[in-house]
Amino acid sequence: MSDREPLLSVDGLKTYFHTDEGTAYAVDGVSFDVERGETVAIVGESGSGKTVTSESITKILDMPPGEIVEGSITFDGTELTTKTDKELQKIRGNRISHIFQNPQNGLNPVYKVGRQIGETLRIHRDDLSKGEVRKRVVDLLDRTGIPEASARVDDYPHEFSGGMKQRVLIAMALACDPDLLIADEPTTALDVTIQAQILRLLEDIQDEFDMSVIFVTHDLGVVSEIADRVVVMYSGKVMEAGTVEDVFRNPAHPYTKALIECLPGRGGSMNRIPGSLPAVTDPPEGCRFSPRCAYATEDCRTGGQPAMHAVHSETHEASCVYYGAGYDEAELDTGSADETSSRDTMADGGTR
Ligand SMILES: Nc1ncnc2c1ncn2[C@@H]1O[C@H](COP(=O)(O)OP(=O)(O)OP(=O)(O)O)[C@@H](O)[C@H]1O
Ligand code: NI
Repeated sequence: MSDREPLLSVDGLKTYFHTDEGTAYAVDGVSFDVERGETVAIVGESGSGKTVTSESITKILDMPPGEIVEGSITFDGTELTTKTDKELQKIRGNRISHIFQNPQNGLNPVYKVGRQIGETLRIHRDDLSKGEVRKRVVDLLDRTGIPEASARVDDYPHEFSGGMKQRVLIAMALACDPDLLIADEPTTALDVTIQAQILRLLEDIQDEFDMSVIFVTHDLGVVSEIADRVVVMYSGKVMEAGTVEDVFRNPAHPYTKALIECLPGRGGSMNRIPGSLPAVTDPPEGCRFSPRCAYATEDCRTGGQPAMHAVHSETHEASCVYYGAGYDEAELDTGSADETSSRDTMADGGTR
């Protein structure tokens, strides 16, 4: 594979759940790339489909009820969506690993942590001797900032604090030197000082291990610290994507603008976006954000999700009609919905 190819390419991914309440359109046509060595943050409010997107990559979702109904996921040149579970087992924990929000659930209380980390190595690296595995486990614990690693390998999970458990899980995820680490809200369950330490650790190990990272979070605040690029999701769709600089300096989609407004210290009057996500089983027509968008016009409420339009730079795009032909994006900066909705015969103040 040429190094110019993205490491991961998600293209038109649709992952639905077949439930008693009907089909849940959790991920509904999501595309993004992850370059080698890059950190991509997937952000969006709770329920927007971030976890389902990231868990579709290695198919660690419950299937059924989940199903990848459309789209492709290419990793290092190979299609993942058509792989069998057995084939994916060779990739999971080896070339692609996950870390999750709650470190409690990731460790088995009855086994020593060293053994649990070593297990991953024994599965994927059967060429290593027992001694080599132990040496590598100590080294991993040491590199993830566990003091006195050579003594701690023989401790049980309950002997570790929450932050230290997360370090153990990070060590486990790194054991086989993965190309891609998927971190889903890895700091949310930890207290604030520990959160900062874990974020710093993730940054350091990314350089050291030269891997790509997908960082899933609903907290836009941490994104600017850790990510190179941001994918903003809403209701199973990508609203905007760009470099951290693009998205923070020049947010394009009204949804992203609203999210940034909500950040503490941004001077926004609100700390939540008014309204709530549409039902996952009954998404609105047109732009998924249109029912909550103060700028929504008739065009926004009909058809499908608007195409991704380029915004100012090659690296920046948004799924919003205001960046397409016949619209003036400057209208999004007026701060008043009334002017913009004058063209809209169905203007209803953005609610419905
Ligand atoms: N097993 C399942 N069965 C039915 N619906 C599901 C299932 N798993 C997820 N969903 C639905 O898919 C949608 C997207 O969920 P997802 O967990 O990806 O959101 P998220 O963006 O990760 O949110 P959060 O920030 O709360 O973690 C939600 O509406 C959720 O209810
Ligand atoms: Ni999630």
